[in-house]
Formats: sequence, structure tokens, C-alpha cells
Amino acid sequence: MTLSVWRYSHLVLAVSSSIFILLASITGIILAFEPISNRVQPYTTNNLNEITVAEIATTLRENYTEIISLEIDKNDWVTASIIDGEGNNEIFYINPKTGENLGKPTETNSIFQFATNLHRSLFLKSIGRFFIGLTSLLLFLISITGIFLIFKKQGGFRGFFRPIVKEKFNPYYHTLFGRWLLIPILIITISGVYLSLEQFAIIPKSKIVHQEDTLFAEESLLTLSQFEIFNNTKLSDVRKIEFPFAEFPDSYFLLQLKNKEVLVNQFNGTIVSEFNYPFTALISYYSLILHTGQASILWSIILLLACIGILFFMYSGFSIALQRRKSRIKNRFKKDACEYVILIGSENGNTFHFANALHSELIRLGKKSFLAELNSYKSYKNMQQLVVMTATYGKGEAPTNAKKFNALLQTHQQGKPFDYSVVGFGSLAYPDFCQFAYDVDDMLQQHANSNRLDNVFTINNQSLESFNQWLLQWKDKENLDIRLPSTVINKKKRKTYTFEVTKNTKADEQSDNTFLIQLKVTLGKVRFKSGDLLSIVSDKDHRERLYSIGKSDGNTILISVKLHDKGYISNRLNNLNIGDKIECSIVKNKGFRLPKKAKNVVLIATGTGIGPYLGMMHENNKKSDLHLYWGGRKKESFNLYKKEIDAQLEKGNLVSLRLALSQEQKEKLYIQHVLKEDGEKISEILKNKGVVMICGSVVMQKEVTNMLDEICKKYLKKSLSYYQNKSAVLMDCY
Ligand SMILES: Cc1cc2nc3c(=O)[nH]c(=O)nc-3n(C[C@H](O)[C@H](O)[C@H](O)COP(=O)(O)O)c2cc1C
Repeated sequence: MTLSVWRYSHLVLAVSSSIFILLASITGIILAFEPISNRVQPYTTNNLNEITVAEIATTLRENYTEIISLEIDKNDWVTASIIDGEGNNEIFYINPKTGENLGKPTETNSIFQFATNLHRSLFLKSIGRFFIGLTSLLLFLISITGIFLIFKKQGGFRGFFRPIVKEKFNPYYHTLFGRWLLIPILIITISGVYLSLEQFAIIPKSKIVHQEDTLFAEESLLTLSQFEIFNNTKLSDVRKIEFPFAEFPDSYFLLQLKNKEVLVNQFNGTIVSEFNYPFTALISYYSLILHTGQASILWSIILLLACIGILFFMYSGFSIALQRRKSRIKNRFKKDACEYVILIGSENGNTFHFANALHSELIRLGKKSFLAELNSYKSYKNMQQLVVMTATYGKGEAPTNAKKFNALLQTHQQGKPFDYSVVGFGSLAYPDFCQFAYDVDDMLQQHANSNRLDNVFTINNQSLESFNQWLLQWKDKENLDIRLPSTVINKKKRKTYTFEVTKNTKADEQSDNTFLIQLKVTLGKVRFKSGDLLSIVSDKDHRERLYSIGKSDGNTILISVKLHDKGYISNRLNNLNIGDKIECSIVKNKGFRLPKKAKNVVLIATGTGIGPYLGMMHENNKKSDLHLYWGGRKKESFNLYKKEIDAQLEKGNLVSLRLALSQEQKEKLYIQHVLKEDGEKISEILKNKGVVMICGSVVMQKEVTNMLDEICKKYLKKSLSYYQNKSAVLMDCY
């Protein structure tokens, strides 16, 4: 079954039952407090497993003249029903150890009564009960479809417990909490359905008929404390004890235990009849206990969390669905009238956001642009430019709305030649980064009349900065004055801090136009770790630039920057002098931190990608063995970092260093070549639970991951994705 069918069922079930689920969860939250509040009542006893039936029966006989019954409810409160000296029936809680009267049972708190009625029947008697039962069933089906969605998301059955890639808040926590609360929710729903079926007598309640002994044995008078069955039975196993109503041989003790009922001769304690409850009665008993959370505070807390979780799932689920709905397409012109065609491949709607931005800019510039999903690919009579923007899902597969593209491409031909560009949206956290974009590029290359304008451009984590980079290069080729609309730029505001420059090496003093700048926050404390990102927003075009940071002495930030001629922010940073101030914010990047547990870590970087590693070496107080591979152009290129690296080598914070200096010999030597030479060592590290980290450009990342894949296949007989799935390969590339 396809992803969309599961997703559609999940959503339809949720929408159709949302009001009832809402009511059931809110009342469920209130009711979860009932067993918790009951537990703190003075009648609650925690030692029922230390008291035998013989002890309590003897105590009661000593204290009261006539006893009718003794009952232990789901809160472990013990109630005695007796006839007093004046012949009145009295019911009260007792201390099971001493038999002391602890007071009369009080009415259930009115809030709990109200919530119980609403939860059970919506105050609508049978009809309400029916809807509540149905809601349980629907919630059960929602959970089942949810399980399949998690399988799909995590790349199969085995991936169920794998770490979830952290994307946006709602999808991430919807999946994470979904996994945690799955079992309690399944238990709530199955027990709810069972109790409803029983209410409507679809599952019959079992009746017990004892086969009584007709000999009515009266001989061998024993005291209650001598009854074997009474001595062998603890109160924790008892639900109710009915005492004999008269001193006749055909009047027995009736012991209702958790799993059976026993008739006991009142004179000698022999078992007259014993009846194990049928399976249905046990299920009924445990359904009630599990559904209400009585009998265990821990379980009632879990139920409480599950009900809160259900409310969160409703909120996050609907907002995910809304986000997808936002990806509606609005076209002003007919498809055959347009010179620009933008085709989208998207699962969760984010790619639409970018495609819409380009589409509206083209319209603003008076161009005729047509927007469509990849699955609606047709022939476009006047198309001159095709832009495909697509996400990748699963194991490098097409998103749902792009699955048919390949087939459609074979069916629909384009009459005129056209240029095309492919922009891949993906995440480096997945083994097959933007794979579907590369596949689309291959498909289009085979297509008659197509002319590829540029290589596939990949965008990690919906980076606005990368999208803008692509837009700049594309608009130059198209000679268009495109600007990113503010709806795209102002996605979210981050908390900013004022930083002061404490060191700046300046680009003109180094080869390769790179420099190292050190910043310290001026006021308050800002928390960050090496590998996090520093965000600087340009006051000119309001675009955000992100730099990987290293954490250095005294909570200072260290970044390595390449100066670009036209780069506004890199020029601004380069021109800063010691003592100058700059406003920046910190973006947490938890997926790219120095691993706490790995004994060996391989650090791979080219150029300024070394920045976070400078901090990581500094932070390496657990003394993992760090092995650095760095790629640059010349010997002098490394001078900027040499002093610091030598110091770290000396301290033992860095164990080995290998440089790949491309222009220092006749044949170009790149970082992947050096990695190949050290293939065996790297494979040993991966095999022994070590971690490989990669930081730098996406181009380098592609070469390096290809080489690592080769190494893994050669030495470990496994592909790199095996280690990526185990979070043994961390990447931060741009
Ligand atoms: C379940 C799941 C699987 C993904 N698989 C990949 C993948 O294999 N390769 C990749 O580059 N990105 C992968 N991604 C990242 C998405 O392609 C990326 O976040 C994209 O920007 C989402 O765009 P959309 O919201 O338009 O669907 C995956 C994301 C999710 C949630």
C-alpha cells in the first residue's frame, strides 16, 4: 500500500473522530487523576500482600458479631459490611491489619463523576456509549495507520526504533511521541473497545455456577486461622470474601479471587467447589483495570501522559496537514501559454514554499509562469525554461506527488527545445542526499529537446541561503531581476546577541582569502557548542548567512570565513577590528557535535570547514582519538590553522593529521585521495563504533561520501548508508 493511502486513512480517521477523541482525551486526563488522588486517601493500604485471608477473617470475627462480606476495590481500599448489635447493616472502610473502622465510604468527587459520565456515554446513555466505543475503535485504527506511517518514514520495519531525523518541530515530535505512547494508546483503545462490546452484550458476561458438595461435611471443627486455603491466600489476590450467613453446613465462605472463585466449608476449611474464571472474565477485569489506571499509580500516570499525547497528536497532526494543504497551486495562465514551467516534487509542502516564491517573482516580472506537481507533467507548447524543484524521500525515492513523473515523461513529448534546471531539496542526515533530484536530472537528459542549463543544485534542510545562491546563478543566466520575496525571507526571527570581536586575522594577511575571527558575547550568557551555527542577517538584503562555529577559550566563538568579492557579510566580518560589535544569533545544530562516546573520530574538512573542528579539539576533554583530514590548495593555505593544530597535537587532543594540498604536486591531490590511502584505518574506526564527521562544501561532501562508500564496501562489505543509519557519519555541508 502506498504512503498516501496510509496517510489519507490516518487523516480521515482523525478528522472524522476528532470531536469525540478530544472529549475522550480531556475527560481521560481528568479521570487519570482519580486513581492518583485515591491513592493518597487514608483508606489506602500498601501491605495487602503481607496479610492472609486467615488473619483478616480472624480479626473481623474478633471485632464484629456478624460479618456479611469484605471487599477490596481497585484502589486497594478494604470495605467491610457487618450487622451491628442493634441489627443494622453498616458498611465502612477498615484497616485490614487491625480491623479498625476507618470511616464510611464517601461519594465520588463530582468532577470525577461528571468526567466519568461524559467519558463513558457523553450523557447520552446507549447512543453515547456507542459513539464512545466507536471512537475507541477509530483511535485504534489511527494508531495502526500511524505505525505504518512510522515504518514508511523510518525506511521499513527495522527502522522503527532508529533515531528520527530532526526536521520541523511538529513532524519530529508527532513521530517521537507516537513511538513512545504507542503501547499505552493501543492498550487504552483495545480495552475501551472490549468494555463497549461487553456493555452491548456482544461479548457475553460469564456466569459462574458452583457444583456444591451435597454431603455438607460438619465434622472436624477448626478455627479460621487453621484453614489451609485461608493461610495460603494473600489479600492482594482477593476481590471479595462473602461470609457464611448462618452456622449451617450448606452455608459457605465464598472467596472471589483475581483468577477464580472458591467455596470453602465454614467448619473445616475444605474446598467445596473451585471455579477458574473463564478467559473472557479475566479480559474484562484487566480491561477495566488497564483502561482506568486503577491499581497502579504508575500506570495511571502513563495513561495521563497518553491522553495529553493524544491532544498533542491532534494539534500537530492537523498543523502538518494544514502545512500540506498550503501547498495549493494557483496559476494565472494556461499551461500552453507559459514560457516558464516550474514542476514540484514534495511530500510535506515545504518545497512549494520555494517554488511559489520563484513563480510569483516571475509573474511580478511580467513573465508567464506555470506551476504544477511532477505527477501532472504534460506537454507544454511554449515552454522555454523548465525548473524542477523536488524533495527526496524514503531511500532516495520520489515524494508521493512525483512518483509517476518517469512514466509521464515517456508519454508526453515537448514539441520545442527547452532548457531545464533541477533543484534538489533534501537533508544530509539521510544516506541518499537529494537522490531523486539526480534521478530526475538523468531522466530529463534522456528526453528529446531538453538542454540542461546547469548541474543539479542541492539544498540541505531547506536552507534559504542555498536557495538564494541557486536563484542568483539562475537569474544571471536568465537575465532576470529576481529578488526573494519577503514571505520567503522572513521565515522566523531568532534571538540575537551582541558579540564583540576579540581576534581577527584578516583575509589579506593569508593566502586563499580566508580569515579566522573570534567573538565573545558582551552581555549575559549564550549557550552553544562546537558544530552549532552562527546566524548573521544582512542589513542590506535581510538574508541570513550561517557559519559553523568552534567553541574556544572562555566561551568564545571561533569561525573560519572565506572572503568573497561580492559577499556583503564576509566583507563586513573581515573589516571588523578588535573591540567592534556585531549582532548575531545561534542556531543549534545537534546533529553535528563531537560524539560523547566514540573512542575514535575522523574529522574531514576542506577550507573553512575546519572551523568547528578547531573548537571540538579544544572541547575534547574526554580525550577521544581525533584524526583530522584537511584539504586545501597550498601549504600556505594551512598556515592560518597551523599554530592551533600543532598545539592540539602536542596536548594529545588531536592524534593524527593528514593534509591534501591539491596544488603542491603535479597530479592534483584531493581529500578523497588521502582518505583512500587511509581506507583500512578509517574502516577499522567505523567497524569499532567510531564516527566520521564531514564539514565543508557540498561538492567535497559528494566526493568524500563516494570514497567512504568505496572504503566501506572494500573493507567492511557494507555500504556507507549502513553506518549513516547508525548515526556514525555526521555531516554539515553547504
Ligand atoms: C521521512 C523522510 C525521509 C527523507 N528522506 C530523504 C532522503 O532519502 N534524502 C534526502 O536528501 N532527504 C530526505 N528527506 C528530507 C526531505 O527531502 C527534505 O526535508 C525536503 O526539504 C522536504 O521537502 P517537502 O516538505 O517539500 O516534502 C527526508 C525527509 C523525511 C521526513
